[in-house]
Order: sequence, then C-alpha cells, then structure tokens
Amino acid sequence: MARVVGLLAHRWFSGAFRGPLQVIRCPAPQLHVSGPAMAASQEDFAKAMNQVKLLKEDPGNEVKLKLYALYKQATEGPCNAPKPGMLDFILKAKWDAWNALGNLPKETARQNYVDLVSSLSASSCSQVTPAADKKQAESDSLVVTSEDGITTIRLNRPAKKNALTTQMYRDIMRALEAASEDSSRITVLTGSGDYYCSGNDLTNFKDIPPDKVEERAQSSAVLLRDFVDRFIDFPKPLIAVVNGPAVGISVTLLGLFDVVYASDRATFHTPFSHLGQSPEGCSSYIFPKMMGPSKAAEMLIFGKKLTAREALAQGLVTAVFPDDTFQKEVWARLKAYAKLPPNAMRIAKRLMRHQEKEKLHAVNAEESRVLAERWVSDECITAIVAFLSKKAKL
Ligand SMILES: CCCCCCCCCC/C=C/CC(=O)SCCNC(=O)CCNC(=O)[C@H](O)C(C)(C)COP(=O)(O)OP(=O)(O)OC[C@H]1O[C@@H](n2cnc3c(N)ncnc32)[C@H](O)[C@@H]1OP(=O)(O)O
Repeated sequence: MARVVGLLAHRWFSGAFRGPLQVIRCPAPQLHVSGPAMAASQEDFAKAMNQVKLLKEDPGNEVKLKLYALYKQATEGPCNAPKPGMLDFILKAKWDAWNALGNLPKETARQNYVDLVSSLSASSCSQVTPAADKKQAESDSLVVTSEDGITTIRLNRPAKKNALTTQMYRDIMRALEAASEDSSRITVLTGSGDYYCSGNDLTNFKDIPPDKVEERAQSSAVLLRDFVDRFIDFPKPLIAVVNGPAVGISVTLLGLFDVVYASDRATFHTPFSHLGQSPEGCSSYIFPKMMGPSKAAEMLIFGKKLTAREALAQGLVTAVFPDDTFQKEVWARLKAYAKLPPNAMRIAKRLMRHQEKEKLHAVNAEESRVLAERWVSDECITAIVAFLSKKAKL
C-alpha cells in the first residue's frame, strides 16, 4: 500500500500531478523541532506521502527529484537500476538523484523524506496563514519558519540569552538538513530577544556522574563535530542576522556563514581561555585568514570582545545597521535576495567554497578532538564550576 501511494506521489515526473483545487488543512506554518529527535516511523512516512499529494503549490523539479530519490532510497535502498541512456533526460535525472544518495541508510532517507515534506507543507501554508497565527510558542527553544523563499531558524530561549542546549545542537542540525532540501532559497539563523546567542549552555556540563565524564566529553566532541560539519556542507546561502551580543560558538560559526548582518548593539566575544577551553567552529583556521593572525589571537587567545564596527573592520561581519532599523532593513534585503535564481546562488556558493571544504573538515575534527581534552581539564572544570555556582560571569 505504502509503495502504491509513493508511486502515485511521484507521478509528477510524467506530468500527471495537479495541485488540488479544494482548500486543504495546512499544518502549522512553523516547525517546532525541539523535543526528542526520533527516526520517522513507517506511519510518518506513509502520512508524508499522502501530504505530498496535497501540496498547494508545485514545489519545482529540483525538490520533486529529491523526493523521488529519498522515496526510492527509503523503500528500495541504494540505487540498483541500470543507468538510463544520455538522451532519456527525465529517467536520467531521476536515476542521478537516486544514485547520488549512495549508501544513505533507508531509515535516514525515510526521515529526510518526512522532514522535507514537512518543510514543504510549512512553507506552502505559511503564505496563506494569517499573521496572527504565526505567533511563536514561547516555550520552544528553536523555531523554524519558511516564508518568502527564506527558511529562518530562530534561537528562542531569550530568558537564557539563547544559550545552546545539547538538544538545540541536534535540532539545529535537523533544521539545516531540512532547509537544505526544502524549497526555500536562502537560510537565516537569528535569535529572539536581546541576545543573538550566549554560546554553549554551560549547564550542559551539569549532572555528569564522575565515572562518565570522559565518555561524555567524547560523545560531546562527536556532537560538536557533526554540528559544525552541517555548517561547512550547507549548500544554500546561509545568513546570520545577529540581533544582539554573540558569545562563544555562535561567534566562531560566523566564519562559515556567507553573509553576516549585525545590529550596532551586537558584540562578538570568544572567552575560550577564560573558560579553560579552546576555539571551535573552524575559527582557529578561518579567523587568522580573515583578520590576520594577531587580531585573531586577540579574540581567540585573549578573549577580546569586539564591537559590531570592529567586527566589520575585521571582516567577520558583512554590514552593520542601527538597532532601531535593523530588522526592517535586513529583512528587506533578504527578501530581495531570496528572489534570485536558486541554482545560480548555490553554484556560486559551491565555487567559492569547495576548495576549502576538505581543509575545514580536517580543522573541525582536530578542534573537536582538542576540546574533548579541554573539557576534562582542571582549568575548564574550575571555570564551569565558578559559573554554575554564580561566582563568575563574562
Ligand atoms: C562534557 C561536556 C559537555 C558539553 C557539550 C557541549 C557541546 C558543544 C560545545 C561547543 C562549545 C562552545 C564554546 C562556547 O560557546 S564558550 C561560551 C559559553 N558561554 C558563556 O560563557 C556565557 C555565560 N553567560 C554569561 O556570562 C552571562 O550570562 C552573559 C551572557 C554575559 C549575559 O549576562 P547578563 O547579566 O546580561 O544576563 P544573565 O547572566 O542574568 O543571564 C540570564 C540567564 O541566562 C543564563 N545564561 C546566559 N548565558 C548562559 C550560558 N551560556 N549557559 C547557561 N546559562 C546561561 C544565566 O545564567 C541567567 O540564568 P538565571 O536567570 O537562571 O540566573
């Protein structure tokens, strides 16, 4: 049965798909992705296949190819069909898309299919949902919306200055995966409230039994490495809308964004030595290249906090806007960028970045390995205990 529904959904390629004329019930326009990350069940998968047929708008050939490929991978595994002839364009495009998934496990393909459909439903519905319905649920730590060709990932723990919990790292990874495959053209990361992000949530270090410290440090290093890899590999233009102060990993990651817009209220602070830690996010490689070794040293070794204007002068920030017009000016720009042809933007990004990718992955692996050592060091433990016992603040 699931197979039949899937095949029907993918008749698009023969031109048989028509959007429904009736009004459909849209899921909420936001993807609240905080919560336990689970693999999609067969039931979720079947639901997603049905949902595909209800999309109001044709998502375009590129997305349809992705859906096709993920469906085939999820149901049949790695591509096993003979390669079609060069002149059979449609079959060749479908075969290429499926084959490109390589050995992606069936469960991952199923999950990616469900995430992709869910993001399409969200973006197709967001255009018709009244603004009042778009109010954020305050309790959700990450809010993902898709509108006007822009997928926005919003850190949403304003009371904790948007500090990143381990669940948020995982949720951001999932959101980036979905955004790389949805129909949006550009992706934005921003924060709610007065901070952009205060970096790693230091309570991530809490309640670790003494005999589990080493193990937790190793698994956190794997999490960190996977997290940063998603930024290195993200295929679409990625823009940081830095609405306020940024600390720690939220600063270092900026080197992996394509464009960084900052409010003049933003500051950029990487107090790694103060915390007995070491740089991550590929900053140990990107920052010296970007701003010269001694300016990078002031930030990454001595924890010098930069103003937005200083960060602009160092190339970390693309443009600075007065705080009172920041949102208006930035979103007007982004909406205009999101109208540009998506393939041209992706290709330009790939050309600009692909030569560095291998190097960045190697830097990320080394930074993560070193951090696992730092996390179990006396210097780091003393600094974290000081923060957690409210004795220290940056
Ligand atoms: C075994 C290891 C497991 C680790 C797993 C990690 C996986 C990946 C790690 C990647 C590594 C990243 C490195 C970094 O990001 S280093 C930077 C870490 N961040 C900090 O050191 C910032 C600490 N916060 C502060 O210094 C201050 O809070 C502030 C940001 C300067 C703001 O000060 P302000 O006076 O304006 O506001 P408050 O201090 O009152 O903050 C309001 C409440 O928010 C809580 N808060 C803020 N930031 C954090 C944070 N980073 N972690 C945890 N909690 C934070 C603060 O405590 C207040 O809470 P309260 O209302 O309950 O008191």
